Amino acid sequence: MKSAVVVFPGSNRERDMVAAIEKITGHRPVTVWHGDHDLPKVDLIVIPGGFSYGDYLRSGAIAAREPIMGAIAREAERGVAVLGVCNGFQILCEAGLLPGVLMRNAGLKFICKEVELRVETTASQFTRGYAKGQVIRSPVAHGDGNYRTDDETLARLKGEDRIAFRYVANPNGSVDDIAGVLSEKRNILGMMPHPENLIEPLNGGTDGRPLFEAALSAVA
Ligand SMILES: NC(=O)CC[C@H](N)C(=O)O
Repeated sequence: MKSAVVVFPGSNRERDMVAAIEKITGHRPVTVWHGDHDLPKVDLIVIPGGFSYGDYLRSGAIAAREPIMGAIAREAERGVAVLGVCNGFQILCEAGLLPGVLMRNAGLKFICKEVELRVETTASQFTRGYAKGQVIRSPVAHGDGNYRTDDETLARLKGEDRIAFRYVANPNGSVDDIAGVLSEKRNILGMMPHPENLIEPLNGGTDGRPLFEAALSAVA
């Protein structure tokens, strides 16, 4: 099982992601720089959290136009799993690999706390380690986590069972309490909460672990 963590100028959660994946699999992911045009052959590509390009223009907007995104789109098209967490979710939306946008939190404040998420579908390689309807804990840390779509897109996401997680108590104003969504082919997951920060008891819990175990064992 090989994985890659993509780093942009301003990413700041890449070490947490690398450490989480290494702890869970025993294998250290490769880190890939945003200016690269190609990716090594991997089974999972992760875009971690952070403040790529200082969140200028819109969070993720500049990173979404970087050379590495072309390689990620090609690999995703081939069916390789792609996980975007927080700024990674923002980048995937800005790149058009996931529908919708992440706007400023409804309360206009940066939110850094632990929230509860409901697992809405187990039909993906990221969520199949949970039970449908299971409530898990996860930290969030974002200023632009307010997920929005038009009505038609929202209806499609619901109709195609592509809402991966909903907030139990919506912290940021996201439409329909959405915390994470899947792509049409279900191999791309974008989510605002940080499962990589809850993978061992020392973190205060392990609710994030099944996501990585499932995603990483899918092709092991
Ligand atoms: N932790 C993060 O990835 C932060 C995401 C983003 N730049 C925001 O504040 O909205």
